[in-house]
Amino acid sequence: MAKPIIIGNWKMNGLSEEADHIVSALLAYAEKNKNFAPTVICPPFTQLYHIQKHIKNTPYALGAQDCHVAEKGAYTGNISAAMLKDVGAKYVILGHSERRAEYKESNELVSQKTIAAQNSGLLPVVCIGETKEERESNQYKDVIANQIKGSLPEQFNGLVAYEPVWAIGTGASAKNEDIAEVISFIREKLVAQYGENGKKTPILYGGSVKPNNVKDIFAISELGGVLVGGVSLIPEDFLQLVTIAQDFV
Ligand SMILES: O=C(CO)COP(=O)(O)O
Repeated sequence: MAKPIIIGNWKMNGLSEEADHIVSALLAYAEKNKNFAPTVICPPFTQLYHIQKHIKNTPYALGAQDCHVAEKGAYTGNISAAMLKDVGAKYVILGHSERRAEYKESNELVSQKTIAAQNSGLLPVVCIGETKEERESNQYKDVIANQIKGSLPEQFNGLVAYEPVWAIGTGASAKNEDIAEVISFIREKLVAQYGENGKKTPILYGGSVKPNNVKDIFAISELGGVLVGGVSLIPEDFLQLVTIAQDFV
């Protein structure tokens, strides 16, 4: 396996001053450490262009947090995958549980966005994961199976992020055995859906990942990396994750 990938999802955070502070710390790290684990930052749309100018030709890659299904047109307030590609993004997070909840994004819509992202040359990071109620009523495998079937298009070239909703932003990540169980379940489903290609899709975990739990999380079999929220805004902590990822191959 390759080194785990670390993707920082800033969510709706990062005014200019904060963004500059984080990016300066990342750049200082990259000056001292060459060839570290793949690291992606996904700031809000408003910072993409500015940040790309700073991280160009560094080991960091840029990602966005959503895109529209259409390439362009009369969609006031929206951003297309082509626009993200145009400002230098390589990745786009799609179907995050916060969007699924707030905007009622369906699996079908997430699948269409995934196709749009792929058509524009972006790597989609498709988020799936069950709610607390779905876990407690033991429905989580059905929910995850449905999300995989419905949110991933017929041809899929991207990453899958397992983010149990109940572990996001709570400070308490899921237990390692629970993560491990779901990661191998997702792998089974991907292989059933895509054959050989399904073996290659990186599967990430997200939900209260921190410097003090990431080592155990990286050790989970088949885990391709982590999707990090809160800690991605604290450069010292985020960079600790990057350093710890170095030890894994
Ligand atoms: O939602 C997440 C990343 O997309 C996880 O957020 P936290 O790391 O803050 O729990």
